[in-house]
Amino acid sequence: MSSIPSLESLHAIGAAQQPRYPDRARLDAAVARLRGAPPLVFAGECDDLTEKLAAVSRGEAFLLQGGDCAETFDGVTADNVRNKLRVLLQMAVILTYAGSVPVVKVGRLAGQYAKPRSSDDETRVVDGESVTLPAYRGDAVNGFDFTPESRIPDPQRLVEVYHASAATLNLVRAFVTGGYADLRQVHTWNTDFVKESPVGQRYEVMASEIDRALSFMSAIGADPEELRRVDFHSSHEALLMEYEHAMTRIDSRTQQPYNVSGHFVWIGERTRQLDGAHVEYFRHLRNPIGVKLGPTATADDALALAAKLNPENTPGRLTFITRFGAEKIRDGLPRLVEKVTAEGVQVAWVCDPMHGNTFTSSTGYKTRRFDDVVGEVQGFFDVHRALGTWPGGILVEMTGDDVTECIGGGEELDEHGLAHRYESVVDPRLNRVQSLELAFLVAEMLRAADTRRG
Ligand SMILES: O=C[C@H](O)[C@H](O)COP(=O)(O)O
Ligand SMILES: C=C(OP(=O)(O)O)C(=O)O
Repeated sequence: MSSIPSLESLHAIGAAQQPRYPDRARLDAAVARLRGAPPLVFAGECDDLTEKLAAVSRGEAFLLQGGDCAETFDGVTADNVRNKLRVLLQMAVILTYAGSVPVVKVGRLAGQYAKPRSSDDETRVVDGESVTLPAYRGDAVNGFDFTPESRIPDPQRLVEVYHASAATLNLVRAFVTGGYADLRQVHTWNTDFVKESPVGQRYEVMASEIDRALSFMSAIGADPEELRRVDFHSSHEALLMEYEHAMTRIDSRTQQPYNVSGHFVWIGERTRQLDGAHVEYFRHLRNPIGVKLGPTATADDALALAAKLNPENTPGRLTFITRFGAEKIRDGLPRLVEKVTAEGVQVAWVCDPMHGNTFTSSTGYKTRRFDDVVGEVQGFFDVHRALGTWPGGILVEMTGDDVTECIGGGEELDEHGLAHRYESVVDPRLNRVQSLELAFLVAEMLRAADTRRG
């Protein structure tokens, strides 16, 4: 397990969902730049997250993982990063306080720039004519603008991903250790449009209770350091072989390979082939890793992936992120969980309630219903409760802004409202109000799950 397969050998296997770069020399130059770039994360931090995810797999903690579907270079601004972090902190407090469970906090950020697509092409009507161009594959690959030039894969973008991720992570680290994430700030995270909403007011009540508890602790002389900062980790789908391979290094402490572009990396639903290049690459890493499992995944697929990716059955090393869709989860998930559990495989189970619930609205927007998102999470909790296993966490696509991308929620956004502020470049995200609403609902589910565990 201590070597990294060569990039050539991975490409020889045939990696799915890779861009076709027209200029090999430019690609080689970008990869060389990345190979010489300092790590974005440290191996010891990855090990720390593995420990935390081991607690999730034992049923002692809950994972909150969230962020944009696709980060963009334009989105690397102080406001954007702070807003996203703020709603994640709010969600984490809701889950911890109302759900009474330790929460492992992981951002889907500082690296989430590459997207697998269903189709290689996109067709639009431009000036009355049908035009087909290569699909947008994330800012890591090509431009979102619908022009032939913009859609050409540009390897220099890989270097830009590195710098954008470094800037984001730097700011996040400053926020989480420099006072912004201090629990005494619990009220100040609840500002602007959210504060007046019903969920914002519910949050205010909870924040006041937390304030009282903090004052009590302070009065009795207890002032733990843990209240002043939070542990926060980064994650992304490790999709592009050139980037991920160049950011894989041998850790000087352990002589083991780590992907140093993010703490947690996952394999997507479209690239989890057992004999594929992604699985081959991931099996060498020592980071905590995830694999998406959609409705076509069989229990034997899950077992074979676990055997290959985590042969030592190390707790916390492997997370299965299921994304069946609200309609299919109650039928599809039990067979996976039953067999994996019966075989003694150590895994954290996490629910992605987004990717099985996407559809195109009558107004032409890619969207999701808030009720389907909640329905899938509820199905996830119900299945685990019935099997006596632990619903270990959620992975959500969300933003800290007031966007209009998912239908429903307390603000009752409908199909016609989507046009108002639809900003995602790929899949629809929960806005801040919807994210907080989801957190309160999941906290209730967690409380019910905990009561049943006794
Ligand atoms: O975010 C996930 C995928 O990249 C996305 O769902 C693919 O979307 P597409 O079906 O529009 O290509
Ligand atoms: C592409 C994604 O999901 P999936 O692989 O489950 O489709 C994603 O999470 O961005």
